[in-house]
Amino acid sequence: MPRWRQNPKRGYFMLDKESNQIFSEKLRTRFIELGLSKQTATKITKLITPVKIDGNTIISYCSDTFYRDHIISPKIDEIEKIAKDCWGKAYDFKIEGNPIEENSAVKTKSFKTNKESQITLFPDENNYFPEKKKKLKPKISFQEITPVNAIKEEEITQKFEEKNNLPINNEKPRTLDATQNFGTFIRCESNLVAYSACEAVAKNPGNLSNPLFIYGATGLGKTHLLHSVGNEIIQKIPNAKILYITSEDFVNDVIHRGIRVGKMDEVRSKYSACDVLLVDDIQFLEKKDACQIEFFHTFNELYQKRKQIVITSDKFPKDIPNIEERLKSRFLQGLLVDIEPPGFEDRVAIIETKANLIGLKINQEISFLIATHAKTNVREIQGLLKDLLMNQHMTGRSPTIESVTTILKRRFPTGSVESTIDTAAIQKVVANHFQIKMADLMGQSRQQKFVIARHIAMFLAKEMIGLQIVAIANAFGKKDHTTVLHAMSKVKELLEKDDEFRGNFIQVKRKIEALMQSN
Ligand SMILES: Nc1ncnc2c1ncn2[C@@H]1O[C@H](COP(=O)(O)OP(=O)(O)OP(=O)(O)O)[C@@H](O)[C@H]1O
Repeated sequence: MPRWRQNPKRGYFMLDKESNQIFSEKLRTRFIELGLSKQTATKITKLITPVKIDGNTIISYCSDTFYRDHIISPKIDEIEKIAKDCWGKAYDFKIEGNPIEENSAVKTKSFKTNKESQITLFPDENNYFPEKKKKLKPKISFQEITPVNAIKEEEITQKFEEKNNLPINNEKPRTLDATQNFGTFIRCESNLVAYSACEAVAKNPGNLSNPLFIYGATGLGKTHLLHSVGNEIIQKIPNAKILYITSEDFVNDVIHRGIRVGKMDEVRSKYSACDVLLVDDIQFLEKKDACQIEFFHTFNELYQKRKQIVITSDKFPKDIPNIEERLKSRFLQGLLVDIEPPGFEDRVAIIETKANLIGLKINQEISFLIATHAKTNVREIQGLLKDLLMNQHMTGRSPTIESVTTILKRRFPTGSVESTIDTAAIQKVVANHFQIKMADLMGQSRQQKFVIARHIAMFLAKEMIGLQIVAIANAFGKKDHTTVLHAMSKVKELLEKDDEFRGNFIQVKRKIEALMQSN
């Protein structure tokens, strides 16, 4: 049973520290098992610390509406299961906004003018508040969905640069890539938080999370999500002015057109007139002091006008070197979401979906083999599938284990193809996890603990390294492969209905994945 004590100031009952710690730790572990990154799991756990109990309902306050509505609410069932697990009784779990913060927000709001409180999604140019006395008239047209105008403008700049003997900025303005949209983005646990954040921002730009800062290693889909936000908004609001740039484009604009050509006003107008600014790879602003100052002002202006800003980076804001602190703190004030490298199951899903899209015929054994080796990012997976497709065209045959292994060896020449884990490694991890001897795992005993461990090991040998049923039977010293088939169906059945079994299964799988990553 949870222990509660009365909060003398607020009058309601609070969970005591120890009960809270146990509950939080279990929650965090469960969220990690469900595939959330450690950082996100910790954040969510903190956000939903229970604050009071009302009959059978445990209530927590979470003022972050994005996390509350999109990440935590869909997991209420899991949270209630953990509560039951902790305290042996079924509780309802309810997440409410923090009344204290909401009250103060109401108070703060009441100081604002009527005009401010009527702010709409994309205020019309004349409605900007409150600093918008002098209306900026952009002399240039947006590239948004009218690239023709943008190219004309580019030609004019180029002529000017030629005439004045200045280095020419040949960069063409960027356009949104219509193929990179939410529909073509493969959702998996490792990118779910970032995906949901982008979807929420695209539904309600400028109002929910500003700026939205997406960070993560290369090739994991940050740019894809950025385009998806732009494409989604343009679908709903066709005249929205969406500017998609990389931070290098910004540097080019400021240095070439602003400083060299002396048209800084135009550069400022271009940025201040947009409704949505999508900036890719902000880390390339490092060490460019003048550009950082300019970006700081652009950011502030757009932010004050409640224009949506979405930024991507390969690092968490605080870890980007040589970027002004005040810029970092602006980035930190919004919603920060990370994308992690996909886990084994996610990689299999990505491989199968992408292969299907390009007309590459691969069976599950091949997708498991690829997923075992292409571990770092989606770009790497795409490259590999393109190689296989080329091979399929040239030979007229679908990929086989042998042809895929050859291509894998070419792409991963460091010998990692051979050094991947085998059934023995899986057996060892399973035996360690259940704290049983290898002999018991491999033996004939029908003791439940041994049988469960054996079934899991067999199942994972198939799922994670794509071993054939007969090969698994051999590896476990079984003459009859129907034992393996029975293990497969038993595991599937227990995964559906037995929480403890599922917990053990997920933990073992994570341990094997970690081993694969380290190989
Ligand atoms: N979840 C996904 N679903 C579908 N395609 C994806 C996914 N993640 C990445 N991709 C694809 O992988 C490729 C690389 O992704 P993207 O360019 O968005 O990565 P990035 O994180 O921006 O990398 P970088 O930091 O190097 O710019 C793109 O072709 C993208 O469409």
